[in-house]
Amino acid sequence: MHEHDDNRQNALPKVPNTVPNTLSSPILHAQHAMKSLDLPLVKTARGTVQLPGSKSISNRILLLAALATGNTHIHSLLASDDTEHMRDALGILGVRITQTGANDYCVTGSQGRFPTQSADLFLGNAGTAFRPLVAVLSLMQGHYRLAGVQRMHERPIADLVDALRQLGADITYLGNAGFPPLEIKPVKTGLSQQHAITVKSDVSSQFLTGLLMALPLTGKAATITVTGTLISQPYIALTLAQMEYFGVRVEHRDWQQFTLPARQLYRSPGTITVEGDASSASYFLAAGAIGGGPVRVQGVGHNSAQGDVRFAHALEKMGAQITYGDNWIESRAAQPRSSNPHLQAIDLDCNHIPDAAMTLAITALFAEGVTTLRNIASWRLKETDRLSAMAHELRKLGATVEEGSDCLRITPPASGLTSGATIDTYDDHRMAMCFSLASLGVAVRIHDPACVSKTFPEYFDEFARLVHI
Ligand SMILES: O=C(O)C1=C[C@@H](OP(=O)(O)O)[C@@H](O)[C@H](O)C1
Ligand SMILES: C=C(OP(=O)(O)O)C(=O)O
Repeated sequence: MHEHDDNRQNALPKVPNTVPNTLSSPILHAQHAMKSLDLPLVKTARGTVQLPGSKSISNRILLLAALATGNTHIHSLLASDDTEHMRDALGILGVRITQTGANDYCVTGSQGRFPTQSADLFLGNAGTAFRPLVAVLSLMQGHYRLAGVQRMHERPIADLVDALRQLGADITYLGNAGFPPLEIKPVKTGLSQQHAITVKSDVSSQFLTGLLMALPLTGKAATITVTGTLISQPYIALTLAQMEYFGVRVEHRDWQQFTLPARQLYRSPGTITVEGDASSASYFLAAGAIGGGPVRVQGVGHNSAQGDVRFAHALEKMGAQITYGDNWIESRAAQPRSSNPHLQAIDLDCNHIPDAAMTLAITALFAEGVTTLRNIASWRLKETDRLSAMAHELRKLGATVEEGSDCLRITPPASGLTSGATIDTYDDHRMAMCFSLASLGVAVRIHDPACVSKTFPEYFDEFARLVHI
């Protein structure tokens, strides 16, 4: 196995460093290596942000390009921990990936079979790398071990393994049953000829995504039936859209049954540009709604393939003004910032936007009334138990928070946010990014700001450029 020191998880509160109370970008940058970051109270947010590439699209495209026939030129790939884990893993598997520009790569496809038939892979806490790679490697008839950070070893994978075992895959749990790390061995008698399988999809949609991406490798027709309720459905639509770019069409019946015709092989589309990350966009759009705006995010627009663009609809329901272009979205407060609070609470089923919904929890602090976010049980199984972490940290800012098994009810404090709170981030990039928005109401200290490197290493620099004291 590869050795990595990236083993942070659910970080316990740390002793904060004393850092200057400033938001000038170079100083923020210097603080990334520090244990905490002090954000002063800022009054407004205004400007334009060029979004980094989408994590979900980047990792899908890397894998599909690696499996395809031909060279794929990828532009605007996300540079972050999660995509680095995917790139490193594919490199170890013998796939040639050449960097051709700052965020541009050329991937030489391996025509459905990775050159390296035996490897140990370390995938950090990247669900979009771990789950699809387990599925693909299970059909490669090689010998592989896949591991991650401790938190990845606490994130369930049994539903995917159970589905792959229906195909005859030989997968062993190396630690606790149902969780990574895993070992995949070749199947001496060959994989099963039976290609009607079921997959339970109420814990993570990434299991179904992995199966969908892997099954064309068999060359046989296949049917996947979803059991349990499919969660995070827009990510499945995203998977099908990316597969189609690579020449593989999947029919589906109401997102419950998926049919893959025989002999569909992945073919490189030639050149592909990754859209900006819609989940990362949510922090800036919320900043525009809370801090007056206008804030424009560039890189995603009204016809984006990513489900999290629908975060903008939720902001609109809260009273923000949203405008769209082909490749941008802009938010602003409907009324002047001085007429606080200018946003209203919402009651929303957030199953379709599990990541961006976290941003709504912070936006709720600036809205009038009680915000209820429903159908978000999956939060408990992500980078940390996000339901409990979010409730705990929101209370530090004075909010009253009811934490249900799959929902959160947030009442902002009647007499303003509590100043000077130290926010723990639990090695969860989204906790750090979300809570930066609290600085539009009070000064806050963010512990371990560097955890944003999972999906957005430059986040605090971009945030600093946008907000004004
Ligand atoms: O397929 C994807 O790209 C993702 C699916 C979602 O996970 P779940 O399906 O586990 O909700 C989401 O939270 C994750 O950040 C990315
Ligand atoms: C849940 C997330 O990541 P992962 O892809 O590891 O599931 C996330 O980015 O919010």
